[in-house]
Amino acid sequence: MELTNTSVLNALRHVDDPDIKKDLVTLNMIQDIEIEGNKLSFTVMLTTPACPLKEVIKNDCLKAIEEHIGSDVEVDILMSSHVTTTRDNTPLLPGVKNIIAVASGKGGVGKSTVTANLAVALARQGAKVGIIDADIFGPSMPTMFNCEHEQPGIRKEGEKNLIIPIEQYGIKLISIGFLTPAENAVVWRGPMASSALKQFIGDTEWGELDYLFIDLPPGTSDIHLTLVQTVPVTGVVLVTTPQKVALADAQKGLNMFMQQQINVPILGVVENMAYFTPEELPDNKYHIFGKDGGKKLAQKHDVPFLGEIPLVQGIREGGDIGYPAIMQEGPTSDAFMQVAEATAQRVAIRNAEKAETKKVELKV
Ligand SMILES: Nc1ncnc2c1ncn2[C@@H]1O[C@H](COP(=O)(O)OP(=O)(O)OP(=O)(O)O)[C@@H](O)[C@H]1O
Repeated sequence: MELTNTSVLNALRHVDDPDIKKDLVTLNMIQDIEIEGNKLSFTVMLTTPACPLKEVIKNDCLKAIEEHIGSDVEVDILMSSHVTTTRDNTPLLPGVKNIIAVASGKGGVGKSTVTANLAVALARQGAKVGIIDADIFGPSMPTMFNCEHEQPGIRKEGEKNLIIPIEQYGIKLISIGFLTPAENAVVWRGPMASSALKQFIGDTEWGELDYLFIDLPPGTSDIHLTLVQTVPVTGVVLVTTPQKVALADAQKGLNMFMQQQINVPILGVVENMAYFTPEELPDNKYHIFGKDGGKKLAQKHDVPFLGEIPLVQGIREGGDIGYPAIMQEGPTSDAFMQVAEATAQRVAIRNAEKAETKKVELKV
């Protein structure tokens, strides 16, 4: 078959995006086709830089060109990405493509640890990422990002004072912990906490972001309601540990977001502290909190399971010194990277399949 733009597109119509289950040409993912003699180059525009199926898609493209055009074509494929969004013309957070709430039922299950590591993982893959630490009961992001003593700047824009987020490890970050010493955080209950969250959303200079994570307080609270009433949330990541008492609370968290009046898509469940593993013996796994609790919870509610993170001393140490574990190579960072990729993949699928989430209008 002759090598032309049309024959290339026809060949690539045989390659499906394995998640969205439509072909790459229909999805407008093939760009910049260039042909010179028997040399062909083109770009595949993925829906996230953290696409776990990058290699599968690339190989499928190579196979399709060989099968439908010929084996003598020299093919050079550039894998690039453009993160998708369903958000459109919203006055709040106009440059933010996806808002991901991270929730848990119980406290202390590692919600902030997972948020910090997922955010850094996606930034390392090339995404633009921010975090709002809305955990008023225990704002831990300043510690986890080693910026406890930093103060966000303020920029005047007309009548408005805009907060400038702190930047650390490529992440834009704002926390209730920057506004009040951690030991006073408990006074930020109720309306004050809600108005602080609104300020973080409405009066902060976020610029362009692919993913903005919101680290919520544990359980279900006014802050959760404020969030879903203020902006359309793309989806929720629910973090749980595998034991029965944590799962019972996690279920309440899921129910809150899934109930009809709120109806925020669940991107999936992360099982943290899934098993203990000594760093020097990574093949030894001890299921001290039980096995597969998070996976079973996801199955029961028919929501995706995003993966498991082991209980490892280095994760706690990384949190305490403000150097997220994902930044050190090894099985722990691989586990976080897999969960980050699964989350980004779920965002892309959600954006392909569902319309923008509706902001919640609750009548009281
Ligand atoms: N997989 C893990 N392995 C080892 N330690 C962990 C792991 N996940 C979290 N931790 C540690 O457990 C503690 C609690 O974690 P974290 O603050 O992330 O929980 P949380 O659910 O956000 O808590 P909160 O209820 O305050 O919101 C921290 O010291 C953290 O470093």
